[in-house]
Amino acid sequence: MDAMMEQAENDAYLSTLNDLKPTAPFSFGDPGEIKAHMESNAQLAEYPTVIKSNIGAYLFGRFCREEGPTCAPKWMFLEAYCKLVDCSSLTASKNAANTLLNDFMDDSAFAPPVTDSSDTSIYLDLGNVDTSNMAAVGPGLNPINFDLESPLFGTAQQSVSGSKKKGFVDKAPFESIAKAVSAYLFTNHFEKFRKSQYMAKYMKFEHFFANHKFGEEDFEIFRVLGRGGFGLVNGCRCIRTGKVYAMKTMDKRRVKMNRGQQMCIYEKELLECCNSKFVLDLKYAFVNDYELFIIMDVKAGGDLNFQLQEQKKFSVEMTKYYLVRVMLGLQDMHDAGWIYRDLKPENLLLDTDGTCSISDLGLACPWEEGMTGIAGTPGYWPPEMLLKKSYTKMCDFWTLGVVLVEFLTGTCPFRSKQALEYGKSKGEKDKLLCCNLAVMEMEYEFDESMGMSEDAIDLAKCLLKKDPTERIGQTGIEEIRKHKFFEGYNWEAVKDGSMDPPFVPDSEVNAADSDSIGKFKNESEIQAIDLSDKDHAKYKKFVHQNKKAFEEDVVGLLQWEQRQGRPLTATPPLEKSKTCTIS
Ligand SMILES: Nc1ncnc2c1ncn2[C@@H]1O[C@H](COP(=O)(O)OP(=O)(O)OP(=O)(O)O)[C@@H](O)[C@H]1O
Repeated sequence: MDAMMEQAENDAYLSTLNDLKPTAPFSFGDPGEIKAHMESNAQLAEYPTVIKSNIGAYLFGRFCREEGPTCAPKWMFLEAYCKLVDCSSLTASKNAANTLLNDFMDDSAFAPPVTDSSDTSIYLDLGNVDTSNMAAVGPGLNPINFDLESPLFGTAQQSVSGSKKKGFVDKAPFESIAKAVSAYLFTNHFEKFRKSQYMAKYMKFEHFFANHKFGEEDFEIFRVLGRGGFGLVNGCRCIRTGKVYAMKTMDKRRVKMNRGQQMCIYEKELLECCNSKFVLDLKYAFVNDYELFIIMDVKAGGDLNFQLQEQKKFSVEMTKYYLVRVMLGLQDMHDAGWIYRDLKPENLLLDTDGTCSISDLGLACPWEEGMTGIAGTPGYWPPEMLLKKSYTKMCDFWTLGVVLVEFLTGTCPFRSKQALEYGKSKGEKDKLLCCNLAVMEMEYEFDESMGMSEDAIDLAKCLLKKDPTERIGQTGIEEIRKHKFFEGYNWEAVKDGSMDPPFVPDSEVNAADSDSIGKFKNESEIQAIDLSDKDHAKYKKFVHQNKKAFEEDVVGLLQWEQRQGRPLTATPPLEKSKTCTIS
């Protein structure tokens, strides 16, 4: 491809990454059908369902803000409370709880109420909280306007102010207030919302998602980002929401030729069920006559192999950060009953913010007692696999050791000069067999010139134990976490995302150019392969539509439209697509 074309493709991809650019409107279908859909799924229009849905909550929130001061702060309080509930670390909880205190319950909130109402009929008990003692007070005392002397509020107030003195407040004291605030919003404002354009919009999206089968035509394709065993990975954009994703395309004939059907099915299944912040998330999956498609988050920072080549080796700080994220991802997979089997820098993808995620689950599979068979990449295979013994999740901890050494030294220990020389000294000539022999027999020697600390070397040795029953991690990542190498490390901050990644990649394409990614060599051989009905039937369940992802994208779109000053009911004038399609 000529340089100008390449540049045009890169520009189109980068500018789309940084801004939403929907290029097709939502076609919502017949209002009668939408109404019928909502009537036959009555729970969709009920308050708890509406506020649990991302789109519903967003639209109800916008409605509440428009309703003015009796309503808006209450909804904002609930939003802030939900943030507190979502926190997964102590530090994040502290910050969220203090935001609640400072923004909604400042000192004036602890003053006595001006008026006292005994009208309790307006409250509904949505959860298991008894709201019968709650009563509304006049506005102006505290932003959420509740009776500060009622026993319910009083208890919460006491524990809130008690823990405030200690410097930390958790979510428990706020829970009862939140439920009562929610009940208040339902009783006083939901009926009006139901009749508003906001509800109409919510219903349209509900109906759209339930009836739309996502396929290739929903996405525009950008430049190629990488090449996998069965096809290319491209940047793509969902035409209606403008959200950018990565599209992995796998040619069914290439898959058949390489007997990879089960691998592709497993990859989709694990992506679907793993639900880990540290593993790529599946957004959509679909098939056509010749291809399988996986739509996932785009990770535009390049893979860690690419970065390792650029930087030669990683700092201790970077190594710890990446390893911790990998371990948390592995734990989520292991907990779901799967083993990964293909840990290597190339499969760890960086996002533009510097976080990394585990990708390429093509070799992952559900673990079974007595499992054997080689899967993975030369140099990363654990000894038990090469020795044809049965293996367990401990094989992933072997590769964790390999990756630890590779990050800190820049070289994969069993693809190194040391490994090759070991193989040669045993009379082996073939490079791959030399590496395999080193994995099975050689005690890797760490010397000072490698620049690894004593703790790092010790952890590597514990992970690279040839006998998997002696390897660190028997009881899970907790055991590895306690190793001296991680002493004092803030795992919680990595978990909840409050730690700043130690390295942020350039905001460039961070992928090789299209020519280097290259084309498949045996194209004519592939074209000659026939696909039978049985072959197609294997992919009957290769379908996935991630509702949460759809809802997040729609909320992103609605926020974007609002920023552009477009009213909720308007059909946005869409940008003409400037997409480059890969031929
Ligand atoms: N979500 C993504 N965002 C950005 N780039 C990606 C993404 N997924 C994959 N890539 C790029 O595409 C390449 C191939 O993808 P992947 O490793 O998933 O394919 P594969 O067929 O499983 O490959 P392999 O043959 O190495 O097992 C990756 O090395 C990476 O460079």
